[in-house]
Amino acid sequence: MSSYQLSGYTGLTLNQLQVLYSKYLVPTLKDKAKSTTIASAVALLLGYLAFKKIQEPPHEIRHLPHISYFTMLRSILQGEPTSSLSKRLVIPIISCPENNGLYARINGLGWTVHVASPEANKKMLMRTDIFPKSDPLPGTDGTLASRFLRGPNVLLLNGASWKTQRKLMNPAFHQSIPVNMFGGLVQRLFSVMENETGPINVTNLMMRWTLDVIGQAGFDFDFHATDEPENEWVQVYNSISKGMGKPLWFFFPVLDRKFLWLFPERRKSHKSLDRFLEMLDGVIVKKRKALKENKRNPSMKDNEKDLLTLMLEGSQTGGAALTDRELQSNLCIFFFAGHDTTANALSFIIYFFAKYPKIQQRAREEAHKILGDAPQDVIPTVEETKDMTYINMVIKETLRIKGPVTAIPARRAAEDTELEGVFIPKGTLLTSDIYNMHHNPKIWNDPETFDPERFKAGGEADMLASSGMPWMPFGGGSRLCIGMNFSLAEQRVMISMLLRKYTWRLPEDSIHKDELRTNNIGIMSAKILDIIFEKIY
Ligand code: HEM
Repeated sequence: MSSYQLSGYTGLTLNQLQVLYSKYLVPTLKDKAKSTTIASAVALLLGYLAFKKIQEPPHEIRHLPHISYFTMLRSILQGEPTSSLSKRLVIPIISCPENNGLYARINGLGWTVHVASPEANKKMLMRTDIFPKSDPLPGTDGTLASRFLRGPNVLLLNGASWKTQRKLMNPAFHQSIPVNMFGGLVQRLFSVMENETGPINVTNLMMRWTLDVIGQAGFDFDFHATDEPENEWVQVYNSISKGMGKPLWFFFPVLDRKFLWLFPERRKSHKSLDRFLEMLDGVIVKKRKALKENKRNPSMKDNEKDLLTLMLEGSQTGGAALTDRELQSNLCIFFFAGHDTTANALSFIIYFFAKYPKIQQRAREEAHKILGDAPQDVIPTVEETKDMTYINMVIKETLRIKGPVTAIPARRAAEDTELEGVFIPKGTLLTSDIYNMHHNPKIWNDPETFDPERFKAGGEADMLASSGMPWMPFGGGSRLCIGMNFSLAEQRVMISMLLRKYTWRLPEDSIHKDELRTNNIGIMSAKILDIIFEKIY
């Protein structure tokens, strides 16, 4: 607090004001009563200045419309859903005729400029030199989240080291569309669903299913989370993932480093992470050895190989290579970036199909047309997933209206610059506000309506594309999500197979009857989404 610059109000720092007050003012007051009155007045003034200082953005970005600190704080403490915050506070700002899609609000890292304009997002995401990524967890070395996320990986690096890694990984992600693996895991899911009676908690089931997918696709490891949710490795992973999501440790990182002895549960999470990292090390060493000894499976198609194998094979032919530490850190990132995101996207699609039975039926007809309507499971080929035009439109509209990533990790302006004619001083934190751009009535017609037709060829989305980046659930520019095609294929396989096997609906007493209710810290997820499934075959 004492280091706050109050130059916007007084030109003095709080420290200087305190020194003036205690050194010069108080000693001159002989009368005690007078002294108390003035002391109270000065204390009040200091309090007011400090309050104003927190309440408003720093003066460098005070020219932007903003949501005040305490309004945001109240919203966070009340657990206000993203959709409500958007309708209540953000859309009224950015839908004003004179607003250009930029506003400021407080985030985990501090005051941040939210960019909700297609043009400004395009500029920001294309100019990675001016808008590099900012460290999302400064000063948190040794904490659980930092140990898991803050290694030398493609999500967090900047500049030349990021470019080198991305170049090494692009071919692996380009090749990896393991439809047979996805399909085999959907069949595993079906056998679990067979044994369920009554509504199924889809939020939980999708989290388990995508964990199996990322384990197998990432490094050929089977968690068996779908069919054995209590098994050892699922517990290990859940202990890390749940541990990272708890806000207490984010706000008080020192507890996570120096006071672990007070928290047995937290110590367990750290031990789980030790085991998980050791397991990854072991897998990397084994894979390298197998590759050296040329122990390949000749019948395995390239698109079905796991990402670790593809990255190692790529480095054998391409010269540069990732170190073991870089591979380990990136595998962690594939879990972080690719697990909850796709799980929640799938839950949301299943919800919208349940809410709109006609859309569900039309999508099923497309699945029948492409995969046939014989009463048996059919795993689509890569080509067949590309023919799923209508299913793809539903996936895209779901990602518009409820994209799991509501805002990208923060950038920090490396120099004085501008966006949409608005001055952005060096050092400013910025983010692409995906959710609010997708819900801005100045950009999308009737944005609260779920309408896959927006994404038909030549439809609204195509018309908007020339304006910059109006639809960006996977980010954009050179840092576009590297797992986008992987995730879209994963969704198409799962959804087309599910549509052929089941019809589904919301229970009468569903908490989501009127509107999808979501949790709002981090990745957006549905609150327990129970769905009633009925078998077709
Ligand atoms: C519905 C699913 C997904 C969504 C909505 C999503 C969203 C995003 C977004 C918005 C970004 C951009 C972040 C930024 O600009 O800072 C991103 C980056 C990234 N995503 Fe995804 N993602 C999904 C699935 C996946 C999957 C399945 C993987 C991996 C298997 C993955 C791996 C990554 C990585 C490594 C990056 C960093 C890329 C870079 O900075 O070069 N994502 N994702």
